[in-house]
Amino acid sequence: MAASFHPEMARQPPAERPPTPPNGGKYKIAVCQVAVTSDKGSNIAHARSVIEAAADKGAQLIVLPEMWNCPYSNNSFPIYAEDIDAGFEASPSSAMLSEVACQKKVTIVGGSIPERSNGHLYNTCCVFDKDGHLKAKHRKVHLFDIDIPGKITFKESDTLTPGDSLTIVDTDVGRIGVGICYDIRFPELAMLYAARGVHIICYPGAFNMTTGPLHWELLQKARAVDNQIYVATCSPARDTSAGYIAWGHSTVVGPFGEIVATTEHEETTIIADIDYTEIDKRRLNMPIESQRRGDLYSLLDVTRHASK
Ligand SMILES: O=C(O)CCC(=O)C(=O)O
Repeated sequence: MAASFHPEMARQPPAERPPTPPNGGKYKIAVCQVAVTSDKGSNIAHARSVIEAAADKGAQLIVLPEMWNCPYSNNSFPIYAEDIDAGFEASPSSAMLSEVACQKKVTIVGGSIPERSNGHLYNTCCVFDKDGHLKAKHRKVHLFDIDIPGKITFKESDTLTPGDSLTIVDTDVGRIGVGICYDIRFPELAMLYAARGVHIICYPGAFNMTTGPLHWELLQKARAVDNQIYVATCSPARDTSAGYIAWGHSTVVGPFGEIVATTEHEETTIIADIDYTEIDKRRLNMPIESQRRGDLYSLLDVTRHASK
């Protein structure tokens, strides 16, 4: 779903209310902090077994990390890229996710993989419903181009093209908004998702050893508490021999900014209960949405200043 941000969207109820989620809005989410190697075939097989195990433990919504089928590097992206639109034969990673979603009857926010499309590469997250249908594809909108001298320099735009649309998808486990890693730094995206009735934003991500300790949890809590929604992040497990060392610490945050579940940096799957009635409760307790002073400020002003 392509959408542009306008402050009115943040102040008004969403044009279309999310369908009432089944099962009273109560689900089990699994965040799979998998170890990633340079062997794509084994990454796919491993992710499959981790998803199966999570489903067997009752998870209904399963989230994978950013770039779970390949090392996180500009050299790897073109080599590991798959043409998702060309069908599952051309995309073994998507084929596996579709199959296992259908086999286990779970919704999968499939982390991200490098996608090749029309001569471009994207950092792309596929969402599958419990019948294995590809419901949405989110191409990372904000590319990770940073330079902190002596600490970390990365320029995704050397190989990747940014996506140009936002992703909101209605599933059996509620209305999900998708962002990938650096996308979490842009509050407007989360605010727009919340204004459109999203229950949970899933951010597959791979923060690093410089920004991870300071910003990872802070940003998740900020997105959750500002918007009174659930936020789930999923990182690869840390591999200290990798060129890019992921911070780990995959987490689920609730609509009051509370940590519902989290972990350290090793490979693990966290399984947590989420309950969307908490969203209504928090909004009733603290009705910030209706208390916003749109007469004094708007995000449109912010973006206008930024582009000067
Ligand atoms: O924002 C950060 O500090 C890390 C972002 C990142 O690693 C990514 O977008 O892949």
